[in-house]
Amino acid sequence: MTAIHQPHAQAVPLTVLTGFLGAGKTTLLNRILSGDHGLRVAVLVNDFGSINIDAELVVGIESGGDIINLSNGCVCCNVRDDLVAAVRQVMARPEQPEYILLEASGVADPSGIALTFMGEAMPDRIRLDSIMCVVDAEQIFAAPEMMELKLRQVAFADMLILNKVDLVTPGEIERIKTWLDDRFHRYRLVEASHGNVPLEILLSVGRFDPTRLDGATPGDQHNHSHDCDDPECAHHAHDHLHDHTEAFSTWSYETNQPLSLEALRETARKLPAAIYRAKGVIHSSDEPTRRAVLQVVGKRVDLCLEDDWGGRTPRTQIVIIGAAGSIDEAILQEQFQKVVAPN
Ligand SMILES: Nc1nc2c(ncn2[C@@H]2O[C@H](COP(=O)(O)OP(=O)(O)OP(=O)(O)O)[C@@H](O)[C@H]2O)c(=O)[nH]1
Repeated sequence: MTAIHQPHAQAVPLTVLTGFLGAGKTTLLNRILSGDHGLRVAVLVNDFGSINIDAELVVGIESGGDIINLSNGCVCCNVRDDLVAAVRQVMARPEQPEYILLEASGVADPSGIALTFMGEAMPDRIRLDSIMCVVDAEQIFAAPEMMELKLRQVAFADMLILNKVDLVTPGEIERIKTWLDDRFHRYRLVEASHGNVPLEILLSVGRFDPTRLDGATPGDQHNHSHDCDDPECAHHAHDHLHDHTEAFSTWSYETNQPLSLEALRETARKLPAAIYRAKGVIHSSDEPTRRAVLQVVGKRVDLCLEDDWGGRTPRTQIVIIGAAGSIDEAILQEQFQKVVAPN
């Protein structure tokens, strides 16, 4: 049985949103934040890439809430300390949050996050309420080389949100459920489109089940080698992939020069299959006063115009995440440079 760090009776609940790259975590987060919950919410967003695009895409936080960016790594392992520091930081605020939402990176293994919240370093006024895994109904079987991670994201979740059901047929939904039934004995699942899930089944549900951490099968763990210097490794439930982020490569592109949206769309369509995700805010020549947002999930490309830049200097920032070794920086740099609109 996993040792449990006992939270304070009046502890602030925290929900973790997990799920593979592009599944719809930020969309769900925005749904929650725009919902009628009346809570002062602190938001922690973790992007694996060096630029936190998610922080740009999260809707305005109402009633004195706050957003903290954790970029350039994954909160389940290599930026774990930053996660602890961020939670301490929000808890030290004079106006403490009434709820905390953590959007993990799409490459995160939730078991590492859960262990962090159960560790001594975490303030005892935090209570892990639940881990929600967003599953992309359209892409669940894509990138089979990432299936082990996707399965771990499901296995350690207290509830699954089968998102993007608008993109698949009822038959495909049944196939996914049958596939899950074959692999998991018990799981809760709710179907959703654009993260449209009732708040009451997401917040303050008290579903976090630490016994899931004991259920990890030895087959899906990495080789826990002697040179591991992570003090957490003494923990018997610590069997998530160390440095699993090494399975991914990331690259980012930034420019102040305006881009042609059509050329960008074409370039995004032609990205190699081993690139799982691209996203960014775009300064375009088509509509220089408005932000465009680029979203690429697998082969699906979405490019739309959003709000005005406001007081900010228009600037393009794009992050790309793919399988390790799939990113040829020189080629990508050349391709994206061609997207710069002619003067
Ligand atoms: N058609 C459809 N598109 C969706 C749905 N949910 C999200 N999307 C789109 O999917 C893309 C990725 O959504 P995000 O919410 O950014 O996904 P994410 O899981 O936060 O992505 P990462 O943080 O990069 O892992 C965006 O273009 C969303 O608009 C859905 O239910 N249906």
